[in-house]
Amino acid sequence: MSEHKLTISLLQMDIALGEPEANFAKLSQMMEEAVGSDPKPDVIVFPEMWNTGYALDRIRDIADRNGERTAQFISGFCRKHGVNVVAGSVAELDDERVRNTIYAFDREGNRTAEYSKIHLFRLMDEEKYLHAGDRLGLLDVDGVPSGMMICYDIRFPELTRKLALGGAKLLFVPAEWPHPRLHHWRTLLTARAIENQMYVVACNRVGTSGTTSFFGHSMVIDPWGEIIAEGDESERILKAEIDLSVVDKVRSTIPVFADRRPELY
Ligand SMILES: O=C(O)CCC(=O)C(=O)O
Repeated sequence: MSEHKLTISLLQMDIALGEPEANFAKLSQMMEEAVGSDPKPDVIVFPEMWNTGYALDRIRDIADRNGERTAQFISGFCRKHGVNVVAGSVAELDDERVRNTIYAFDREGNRTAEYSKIHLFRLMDEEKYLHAGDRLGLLDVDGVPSGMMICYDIRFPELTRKLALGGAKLLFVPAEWPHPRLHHWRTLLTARAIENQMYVVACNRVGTSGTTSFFGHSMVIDPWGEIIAEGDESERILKAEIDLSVVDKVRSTIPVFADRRPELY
């Protein structure tokens, strides 16, 4: 059982509604701060829809066309600093459709994976403006099989289980999860970690958009369900070291995956 550790920085940022310029500038500052810290992170994670926020009524005008601006912005940074980035999610427009998409980049700046949110959140009218993804989000981070999902997706345990069965030991969850559902956020993330015996790294935004306020509380949870880092409601960078050998230890202590009875359910 080899020890494999990763240091992860979560950029728990405020997001200016419908203002990509301001958001790119803010993110750039926070990314520089993250790589300037000691120890330098192996992976940096951003929140959901950090380029635009939920400016859905004008999302087609401000979404990133084919994710090109995001790729240009992040790729050079990864190469320069030798860091992996799970670039939260951005509103991204192809020829016709806007999707809520995570792009992931490796230390050489290659775009290695992408995932578009598959469960659109009706309470925030996402289904009226966004197009749902239709593929799972699996990726490799420095040799660690990992999964990606976005915000509301954590309410669907089948999705996390599928990623775990696909090999994921680490789950990234960018989010814009608002008050008053802090209890749901903490409980669901913790349950996903315990039932799948995996690390969960969830990066939520802070600040207010219109009447909706976002509580942060970004979290890193270990495969035993212990919260090893949790943010408060302020804009900040949260940092944690994870040890992937713990996944194997927990999975061999309580062999949930071997004990499943999928033929019955
Ligand atoms: O499920 C929830 O309570 C929040 C989900 C959400 O805000 C989102 O998916 O953007």
